[in-house]
Amino acid sequence: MSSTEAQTQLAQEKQLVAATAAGWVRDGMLVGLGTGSTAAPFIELLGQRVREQGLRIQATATSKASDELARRVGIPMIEPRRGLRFNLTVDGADELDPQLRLIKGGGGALLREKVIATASDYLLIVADSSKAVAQLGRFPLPLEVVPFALPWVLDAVAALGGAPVVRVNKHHPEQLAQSDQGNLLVDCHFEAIADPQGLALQLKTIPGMVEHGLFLGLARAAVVVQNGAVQVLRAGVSAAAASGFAELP
Ligand SMILES: O=C[C@H](O)[C@H](O)[C@H](O)COP(=O)(O)O
Repeated sequence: MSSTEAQTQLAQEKQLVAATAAGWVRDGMLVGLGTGSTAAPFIELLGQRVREQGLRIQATATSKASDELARRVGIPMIEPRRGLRFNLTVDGADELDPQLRLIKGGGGALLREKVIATASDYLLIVADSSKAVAQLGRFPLPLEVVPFALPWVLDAVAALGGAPVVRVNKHHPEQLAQSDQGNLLVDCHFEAIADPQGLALQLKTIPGMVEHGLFLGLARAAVVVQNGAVQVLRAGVSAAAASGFAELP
């Protein structure tokens, strides 16, 4: 398969999992909207349901880009407020392992994504067939870092064995990439993360490291493509055993 064909196939898979997830949303829900190339078709399809089927929902997005897209497709948006909890958040992932532990932040939205995921009763991941891995870490682990702290964060991450690379702006490579909060992004090349929980605890001790892209114990289910078919995975449950759609609580 050529690389163009592979990209086309992944784009089709993103549409498929996005459509499946859009079918999970019900009237009256407060919905968290993820970020990235898999969350985007979900937002578009959800907007279509709002416009064409009169689906009544309210949503908050995990990035400025997703917020703009959601408003454009007609989803009613609400601002963060105390006590706000989301019935369902749908988001992408850069890697997911069999326990549905995730690496996220390839698009730089990890901080808001973790805030919304933590404020959600149900985090549903949507992912094409390239995302499932046996062990996390091949995808570089993103960190959001306060600019002043950058040199010391780089030292600390290097000491943990995760060769750090400061992310550049993909449209302006002479500039550093910035998160929606104006912070910097550092991609840490661990290659294999044997103990995600231990690493997460160590990263949290680094001053100026605002958030890391390890999402542990947050995802309740994932809609993925495996062997050419859409599958629903749940933490610790095989695809075969999880056949059918996990019911929302
Ligand atoms: O910061 C971005 C997010 O964590 C994305 O959800 C993640 O990078 C996956 O994005 P995509 O669906 O484009 O692969």
